[in-house]
Amino acid sequence: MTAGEPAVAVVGPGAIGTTIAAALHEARRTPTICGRSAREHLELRDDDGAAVVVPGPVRTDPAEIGNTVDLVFVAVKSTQVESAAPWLSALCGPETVVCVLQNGVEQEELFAPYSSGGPLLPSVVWFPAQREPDGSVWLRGEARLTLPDTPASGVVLAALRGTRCAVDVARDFTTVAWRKLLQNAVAGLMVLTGRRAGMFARSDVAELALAYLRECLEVARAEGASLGDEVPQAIVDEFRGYPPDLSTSILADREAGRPLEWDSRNGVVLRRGRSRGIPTPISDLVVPLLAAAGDGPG
Ligand SMILES: NC(=O)C1=CN([C@@H]2O[C@H](COP(=O)(O)OP(=O)(O)OC[C@H]3O[C@@H](n4cnc5c(N)ncnc54)[C@H](OP(=O)(O)O)[C@@H]3O)[C@@H](O)[C@H]2O)C=CC1
Ligand SMILES: CC(C)(CO)C(=O)C(=O)O
Repeated sequence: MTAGEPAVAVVGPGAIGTTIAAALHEARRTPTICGRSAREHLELRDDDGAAVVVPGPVRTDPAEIGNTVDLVFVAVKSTQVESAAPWLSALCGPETVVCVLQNGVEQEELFAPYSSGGPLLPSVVWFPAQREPDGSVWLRGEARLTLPDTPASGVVLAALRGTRCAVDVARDFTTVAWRKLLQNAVAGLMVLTGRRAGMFARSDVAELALAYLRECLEVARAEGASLGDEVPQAIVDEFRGYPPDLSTSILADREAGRPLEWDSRNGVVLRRGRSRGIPTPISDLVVPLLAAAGDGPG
């Protein structure tokens, strides 16, 4: 970090956290890295094979954090928020901006119990990144975030200015967040098959995906998202256009036997649909199967 630059920390140095830490490091704004597994450094690779090594070490004990910071990026899974809370207590003062790099539309509710009083910024994370067996992260697209149009977003814009991670702000963040949620919800079908994006080339899967997305769209609109009738087909087309081996973070968790973000990515549609009296027959089938795949028993 250069003098005068804001002090930044990244909590959760996995696929997304490593990408953001690397973007900051390339701009000489190396963050404090806080994780669960001790490591000497992080490594990001992009499609060109170029590697960025972010010096660590990854800190694993919140009690060793001496100072609060100006900005914390939190990139743990929605299932890991409670366990990551001690990092927030250690890193956040009353003015620290916490930017949540997670999928879902409920970041604010999820993090509210752990607030130190500073602004909490949800985000939409657009890029795919995957953890590789050697511990490096493969960034498989252009890094880009969308934030709500609030004063606190300026802190994130400044921290990531001139880096490989583009940031835009949306006046209608609700719409953007639900658009992304629809993409994530349908990606949940990949967990049920154990297959990657190539599976959407099947016409029966594309039809199911379309029907599921139309259901999600109705709930999204009831929640205030201004999304047009064309969105479900556009999302199916996006999945059909991806490299067939492109995965999704929830499938990576399934393959690794880790807990799944089924509630924040799929359960939310069922819950919100029920509370508004909207029938969700596909969610009624998909959500219990994802929940059982993630949480068992059995
Ligand atoms: N990967 C992707 O392409 C995308 C992911 N997202 C979303 O971004 C969020 C992060 O996903 P992703 O980066 O893939 O997840 P990862 O599993 O790759 O990363 C999570 C990181 O958090 C660490 N962690 C777990 N618990 C704690 C804790 N208590 N304290 C500190 N660190 C902890 C994990 O440690 P350990 O190394 O020990 O597991 C891991 O390094 C999710 O909400 C996901 O849905 C959004 C868009 C794309
Ligand atoms: C890859 C992407 C962007 C779409 O599913 C994602 O959000 C994830 O993997 O969680």
